[in-house]
Amino acid sequence: MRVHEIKHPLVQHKLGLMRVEGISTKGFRTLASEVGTLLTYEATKDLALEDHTINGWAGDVTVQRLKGKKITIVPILRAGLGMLDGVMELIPSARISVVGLYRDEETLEPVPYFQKLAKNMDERMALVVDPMLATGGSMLATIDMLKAAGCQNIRVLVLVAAPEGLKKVTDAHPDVEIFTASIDEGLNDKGYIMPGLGDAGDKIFGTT
Ligand SMILES: O=P(O)(O)OC[C@H]1O[C@H](OP(=O)(O)OP(=O)(O)O)[C@H](O)[C@@H]1O
Ligand SMILES: O=c1cc[nH]c(=O)[nH]1
Ligand SMILES: [Mg+2]
Repeated sequence: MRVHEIKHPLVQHKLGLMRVEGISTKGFRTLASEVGTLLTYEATKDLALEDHTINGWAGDVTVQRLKGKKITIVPILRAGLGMLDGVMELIPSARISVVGLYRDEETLEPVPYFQKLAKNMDERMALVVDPMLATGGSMLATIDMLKAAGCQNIRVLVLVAAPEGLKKVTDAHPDVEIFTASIDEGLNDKGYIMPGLGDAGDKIFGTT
């Protein structure tokens, strides 16, 4: 299964609070981060572990640790930054790879403006974070960028996704796993997700 709609009660409750008209910037930020944490928990359930012997309080003990190079979190500017702290709560030593893209509001096409990726992308799992997956153009461009850098293990965390965008991303990249708090009804004529959250970037940055 490539698209996971997380039905956990805490996720659904918090997402419901985010949809309330007139929510404060602080309230929206806090909830975006908290849902980011919960989606991270779900998206990392099957990470590979390896045995590792440490010097414990009563002598040697074999424990487990995450296998492989450190995960890289990939926030898509700007709005992805609103989930970053929440993801880092659970993966505090992750490397951060920043991708800057905005969606041209006339054409709805993604316009790239920044890219600074971690080293050794071919050896890392990437966790891409953005609150909104609408037409899917921004996510598609980001995944293309990560794959061009050699990344082969990509998971996506979004608060809300539109079916149209999910289809576009999964058709182009069937290997990518997507975790979302909600698959909403669809896009309106301006490319906004309905019922959605409105403009997530503006709500996180207080720029309405
Ligand atoms: O699926 P798409 O149709 O590409 O739309 C989704 C993108 O739009 C929003 O960003 P926006 O372009 O508003 O930039 P911002 O985060 O700087 O506000 C959102 O955070 C996604 O990145
Ligand atoms: O509904 C949408 C679509 C794109 N970007 C947003 O912030 N919200
Ligand atoms: Mg925006």
